[in-house]
Amino acid sequence: MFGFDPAKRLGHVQAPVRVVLWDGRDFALSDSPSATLRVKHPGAALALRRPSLLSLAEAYIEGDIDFEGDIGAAIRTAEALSRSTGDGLFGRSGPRAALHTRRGDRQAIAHHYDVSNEFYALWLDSRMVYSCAYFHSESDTLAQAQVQKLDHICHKLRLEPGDRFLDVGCGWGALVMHAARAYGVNATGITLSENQYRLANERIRAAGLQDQCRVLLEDYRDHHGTYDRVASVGMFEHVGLKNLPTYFQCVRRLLREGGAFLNHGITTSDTGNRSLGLGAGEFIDRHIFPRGELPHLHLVVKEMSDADFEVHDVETLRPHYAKTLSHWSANFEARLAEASAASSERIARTWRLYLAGCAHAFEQRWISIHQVLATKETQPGRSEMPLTRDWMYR
Ligand SMILES: C[S@@+](CC[C@H](N)C(=O)[O-])C[C@H]1O[C@@H](n2cnc3c(N)ncnc32)[C@H](O)[C@@H]1O
Repeated sequence: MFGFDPAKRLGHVQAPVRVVLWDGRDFALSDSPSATLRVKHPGAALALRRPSLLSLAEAYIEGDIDFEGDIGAAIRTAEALSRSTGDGLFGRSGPRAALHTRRGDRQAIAHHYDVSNEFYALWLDSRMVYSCAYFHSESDTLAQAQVQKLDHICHKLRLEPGDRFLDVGCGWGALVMHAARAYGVNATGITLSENQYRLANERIRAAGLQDQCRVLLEDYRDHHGTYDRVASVGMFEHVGLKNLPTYFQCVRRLLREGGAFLNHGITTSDTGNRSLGLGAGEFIDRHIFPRGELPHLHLVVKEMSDADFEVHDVETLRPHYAKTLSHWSANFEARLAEASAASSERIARTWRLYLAGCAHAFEQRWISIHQVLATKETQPGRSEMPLTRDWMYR
């Protein structure tokens, strides 16, 4: 059928799985497979004709193929199959650089974040921090590592009681609440997600922090105010390459002279800023983060410098995000049935691939993550930054 025999196609691929076809044919792609990939009907074999991370993911999401066993093995298999086509890790064309309107961005955010709060609570830590954690040791729990990340950001920004602090893209409010409670700042967060906005404000009220802390439903382009310190954590991936100048100028406008800004976000390892190839970029764009785009670190530093920030410090957190995602993926695997009930089977299948796939992408160094610390200087001479970085690690 279809003039294509999957057994022949797969014959040359090395991967940690056993493939079982609809007609009972069964073959292992390595000596000790740790997962089973089931191709459920002849039509499903089409996903294997010219396999990519997108075609395989969509066949799994639609239930045309299935697997049993270790999700990591399934992801490694999907990569091996996609690479067997000879395609490269990054697309041939340049960066996508989509237009990012306020309306389009709001819809994209709703697609991802408004699945349901119960769904995210199943696999995030109890504060619902949805960004890379900071592990001091291999055995730290996810919850510990998330608080350590919040503190790492607050230390880098040298938060002081009474500081006016803004968190751009504040999620469910963990950082604004922590900064208000532990550092005594007056904290404002903005998000585009209605679900996050509602739950964050409920949590602020329940903690009695409403005089010190607020979360607004607002686009970063529409926010006004003057702040001593600004953080943006896991948000600028949504901004788009074309909009990076606007984004950094908006943040600069919100800072007082001498104020500090920490931008924490995912970067690509491709210096040409191209989207991921092998179908990975298309999978993320179509099913996970519509219109998300990743710059290389050099572009982040360039755009921040063009917006007249003085960049002081860059830290790579890539191993921390691989570990964070492994925790999220393990939590998700353990609560798959509940995740399906809190969303739909289709969404649960999609997120399952996304979490394990992103852990793999960070592990493999396809993507990375950087914290970039900068200040707004308008005069020549010394900034408010200490001479050494000792303060960061006290
Ligand atoms: C990955 S979440 C990170 C949340 C939070 N910073 C954390 O670490 O848990 C990205 C956040 O960016 C927000 N966001 C994305 N685009 C935005 C925009 N144009 N204006 C304001 N917030 C935005 C989303 O609503 C979401 O809260």
